[in-house]
Order: sequence, then C-alpha cells, then structure tokens
Amino acid sequence: MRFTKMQGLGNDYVYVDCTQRAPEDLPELARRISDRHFGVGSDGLICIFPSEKADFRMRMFNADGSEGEMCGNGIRCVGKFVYDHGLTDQTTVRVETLAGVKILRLQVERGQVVSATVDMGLPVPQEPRTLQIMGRPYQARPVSMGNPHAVVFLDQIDALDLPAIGPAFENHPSFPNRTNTEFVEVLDETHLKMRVWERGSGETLACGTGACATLVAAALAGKAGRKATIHLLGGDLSVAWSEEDGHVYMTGPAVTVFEGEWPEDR
Ligand SMILES: N[C@@H](CCC[C@H](N)C(=O)O)C(=O)O
Repeated sequence: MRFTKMQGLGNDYVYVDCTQRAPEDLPELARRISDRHFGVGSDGLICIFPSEKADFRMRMFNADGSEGEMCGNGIRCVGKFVYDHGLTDQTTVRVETLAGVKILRLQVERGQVVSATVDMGLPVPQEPRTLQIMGRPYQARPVSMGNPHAVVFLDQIDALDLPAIGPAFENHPSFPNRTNTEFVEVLDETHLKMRVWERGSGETLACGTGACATLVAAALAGKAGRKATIHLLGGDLSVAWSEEDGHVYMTGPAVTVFEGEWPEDR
C-alpha cells in the first residue's frame, strides 16, 4: 500500500489514495500506522475516496482508531495530495467530510500546493459551562466545527501538564462523544496562543478545527475580533469568522514529508 506522510503545522497524518481501492479495517490500520515506534508515526490516518456529492471524500481516523468528523489541518493536505498527485488540476476543490462538504482554495507555487484556504462552514457554539477537572473548576465553551471542541481561556498555557488534565476534559461526562480541548492564552485581540488536547490522539502540535473554535469562542467572549492569528506549537494559522455569511475561513500551509510503502499483511 502506497502512502504519503504529510503535515500541516506539525499535525501529521498518513494519507492513502483510496480512489481505486481501499484497505480493509481502516480503524485498525490507523492504530498500527500511527504508532510512533512500531508504525510510520502520525497523529492519525486520512483516506481519500471518490465522492458522489463533491470532488473527493475524506475519512479521518485518530491515532486510537476513532473516526473524526473533520480535520482542518488534514483537509488542506488532502487538497495538496489530490493536486500534487494529479487527481485534479483544479485549484478550487470540494471535499466531502462527515461534517459536510468543504470548499478549498489552493495556493500553488511552481506546480505544487503550498497552502490552502478552507471554508470551514458555520460554527455551532454553546453557552460556556463550568467543568470540575481534577478538583479544579474550569470555564469551557463548547463549539462544534462539525467535530466537538471545548475552549478554555487561561492566563498562561506554557506550563500546563496536558497529559495529566487533557484526558479528564476529553472524557468528561458533559461530552458524550468525547471532545477536543483547546487551552488558550489571549495575547491581544488579533493574536491568540493555543495548545490542544485532541480527542483520540492526545496533545498535537496544531489543530485546524480547534483554531477555528478558538476564534469563535474568543470573539463571543469579547476577547478577540473576528479575525486573528492563532499561534500553535507547530506554527501559525490565520482564521477569520465572516460577518457576511457567518462561515469560518482558515488559511495555513500543507507540506509533504515523504512517501512510502506499507506492507498490507502487517
Ligand atoms: N487535528 C485536526 C482534528 C482531528 C480530529 C479530532 N481529533 C477529532 O476527533 O475530532 C484538525 O486539524 O482539525
């Protein structure tokens, strides 16, 4: 099985072209291939299929094999994958996800995609709620970007022990489908610093849907305007929440790391 390892701000996935033929048992493949010691090593697996509703369909699996509805960093890399592999010659690409069809505008330099802007659609925010986590109250605002997020604003995030507190947010009874959690420090109204504990993958270097949820929560709380740079461990994302159509637009890089072959009987 041919695969391509790609990353968006260090949020890395293994990408497989399933337009002709798909491997069996994708959750098990995701668990094995994501393993950083015994596999390729990644935050998960993303498979690209034909679609009846759009140009392509993507399915994303976390490192624990669970399927996510959407992946912001991943979908930019899907755009790069289909363009750079000659599966399309279009720079506007529609991709079907479990969170609906998303539209990508690809930026191409010297024949290859370097970055993309994604129409991430309408966010669905809920009222903030107080969560008791390991004996301490945290104020969290749930925001769905098609997948679940909880955004927590804190005075500083560098020293947070995410492996200790992340799983308690992820599996809190308030989130029956588990949740991704963003820990956010407001630098000013156009710059937000964020770390993420991802459902099914743990701490990652970046999360595109999480950055979008963060901007929405910050704007609703009066902590930011409707456009900001989100500083993540792996780099920066530009996010805007349009007043015209209410959609969130995310812009960031897409990078190929290497290609390889995975033995199917593994
Ligand atoms: N890293 C992704 C989000 C991946 C899915 C997430 N872990 C989930 O289960 O919803 C992004 O860039 O959005």
